[in-house]
Amino acid sequence: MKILICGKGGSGKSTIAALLAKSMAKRGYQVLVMDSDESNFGLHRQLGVKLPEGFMNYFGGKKTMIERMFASMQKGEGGTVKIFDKRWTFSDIPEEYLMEKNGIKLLAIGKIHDFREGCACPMGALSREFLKNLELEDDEVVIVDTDAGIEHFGRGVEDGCDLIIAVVDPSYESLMLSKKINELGDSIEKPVYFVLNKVDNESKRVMLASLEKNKIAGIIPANDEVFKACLAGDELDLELVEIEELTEFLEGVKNDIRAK
Ligand SMILES: Nc1ncnc2c1ncn2[C@@H]1O[C@H](COP(=O)(O)OP(=O)(O)OP(=O)(O)O)[C@@H](O)[C@H]1O
Repeated sequence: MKILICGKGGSGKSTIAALLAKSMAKRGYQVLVMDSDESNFGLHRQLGVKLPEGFMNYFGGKKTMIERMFASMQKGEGGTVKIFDKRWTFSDIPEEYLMEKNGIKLLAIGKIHDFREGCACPMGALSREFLKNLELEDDEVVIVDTDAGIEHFGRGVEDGCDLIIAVVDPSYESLMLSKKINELGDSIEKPVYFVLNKVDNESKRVMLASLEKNKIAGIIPANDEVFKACLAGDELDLELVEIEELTEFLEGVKNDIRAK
């Protein structure tokens, strides 16, 4: 199953991705976390590993990809670039682009490192094509951490995923964005679920009143240990009952998808 995690900036996408990856790995899944957020440098720390070399470099780097995209536009092919010649499995991913710990592999598409190095469109194209081309065994899970907002929908990254999780924090902007994500998910026939994050009782009540109940996959409270670990840049080495409940919910969704 390929799970894409999105939401407003700072809502907790990387935190939920890391905690979910750890929970799924403990249950015996082979987990690949795909970091497609070109501007957040926290996810690898939350997983307790170093940032791997950007996968974009395997395909010649960002500059090469931009040139190929321009060439395709000039030929009237809409900027689409054929990146993969065959279907890939986990074992096709070159090891030098992975960091691994406790059954979790981290793949980073690439980061913005330098002033004026160009836009993140090639990262979006590679993320989209990689997800579409990747074939999974039943015990394999991909968790995609995306950049803030909905630009990745514009780049079609969701095309290759099985379900979308919108992380919603207690703010009006986040609630509004989650509705837009829901609409976008509907338009491409991908199931969208909400994970309410950083909530207390009062914010939970307000948020539940404005979201579709049957789409709530999990409710994660504001947690002091999570906050402190994130602030220190430490690994998120803690088990939360609410994350276990989220994992169980997603296992149910996985079984439903498989049964179809
Ligand atoms: N459940 C939680 N309890 C307490 N603090 C949290 C929780 N989830 C996230 N945070 C806090 O929110 C901050 C932002 O989280 P995170 O980096 O996961 O968000 P993000 O949506 O991935 O951010 P970005 O949009 O920059 O990629 C964390 O550094 C942490 O301080």
